[in-house]
Amino acid sequence: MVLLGSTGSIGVNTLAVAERFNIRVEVLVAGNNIALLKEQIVKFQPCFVSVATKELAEQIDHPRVFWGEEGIVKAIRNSSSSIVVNALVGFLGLRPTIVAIEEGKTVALANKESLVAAGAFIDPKHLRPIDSEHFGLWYLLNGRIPKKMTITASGGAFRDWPIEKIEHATLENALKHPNWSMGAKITIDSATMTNKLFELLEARWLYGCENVDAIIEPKSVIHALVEFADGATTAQMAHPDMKLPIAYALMQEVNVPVLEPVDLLRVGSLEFREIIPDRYPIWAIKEDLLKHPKRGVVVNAANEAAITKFVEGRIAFGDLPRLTIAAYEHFSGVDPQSIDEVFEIDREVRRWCETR
Ligand SMILES: NC(=O)C1=CN([C@@H]2O[C@H](COP(=O)(O)OP(=O)(O)OC[C@H]3O[C@@H](n4cnc5c(N)ncnc54)[C@H](OP(=O)(O)O)[C@@H]3O)[C@@H](O)[C@H]2O)C=CC1
Ligand SMILES: CC(=O)[C@@H](O)[C@H](O)COP(=O)(O)O
Ligand SMILES: [Mn+2]
Repeated sequence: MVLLGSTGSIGVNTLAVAERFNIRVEVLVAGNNIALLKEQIVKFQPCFVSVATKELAEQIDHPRVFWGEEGIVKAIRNSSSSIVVNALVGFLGLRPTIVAIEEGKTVALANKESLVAAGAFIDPKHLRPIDSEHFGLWYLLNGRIPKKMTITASGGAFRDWPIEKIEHATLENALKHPNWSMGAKITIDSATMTNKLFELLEARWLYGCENVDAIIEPKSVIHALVEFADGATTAQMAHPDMKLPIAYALMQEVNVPVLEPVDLLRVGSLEFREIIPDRYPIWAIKEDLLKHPKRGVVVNAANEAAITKFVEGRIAFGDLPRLTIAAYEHFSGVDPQSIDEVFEIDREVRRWCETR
């Protein structure tokens, strides 16, 4: 396989699955974590490597090291593997998804921003979902037509905070996810509930079903539910661990234990809560966004720009949804007709957010 984002949370889990099932790793792509990448190179002996910059590439002792966005593209084009695991974070992951599909490869997709920004231009038949809820939906659907799909949210770092305190929550507060250990960006998206908004779009593009919604299940034991026309609802349950979705994305069929089964007596009770805009202001645009899913490119770009400002201490936590919603309203006429237009709109929205 080709692994993009090998040093991140999904990347490290993917390598654990590769090691357990003896899957060959042909390409390792990382950003700045050179120390970890060096260890991975020694262990997995990839044919090609790529890192964020030329300076970092010079620190790697390997005969075929590329760098930058072009380096990622070169590594994919040079590879002979049929599967590309895209575990890059953010809009950076979109071009590799497109290139991998152009090269006839299957994309095991963790990088949800690819679908949020450009789902209209990506044929899902080339994709296998790694995102836990979408893996759960796939597991439940099994080729059947759903009446309604529901995904669950943990509620994020501030689900039990007094609402008035959330406005000035710190980065450190936002990074305390209640159930999952993940990269910083998705953990912040979970705290604002933007992650779930993204996942509704992701579900819509992957499965073509417009009847999608989300509810809070604070234990993250149920990941997805599917309601069928006959009135039955099925639920996918598993401990919160990405190795199961990754193993399926890599192998399609898994008949050996990957996780401990869920012991319902130990789970004890399950609780469900509604996602309310008072606590999660981004939820106010959910209905409109689902009616206009191609505007995901605006929400994604504005959200990334806002997160950068928040991480750099230039805006408060409460400004994250405020800036994203302001951009969504400002760019309400957006309707990209091609993937090139998606890239142009992304740039324009980021420029606009920078002036705010
Ligand atoms: N973590 C999870 O459990 C889940 C994640 N996802 C999605 O999967 C994707 C990855 O998430 P996660 O693993 O948590 O994120 P991380 O931040 O942990 O990892 C991101 C990876 O991308 C690499 N990267 C960042 N910038 C560059 C660059 N310029 N060039 C090359 N590589 C780069 C990082 O390299 P380095 O660290 O070396 O700088 C790292 O390997 C996201 O889209 C997320 O939404 C979806 C569901 C669950
Ligand atoms: C593991 C995974 O798939 C994440 O997307 C997770 O769902 C994030 O947690 P939240 O449910 O808090 O958004
Ligand atoms: Mn998810």
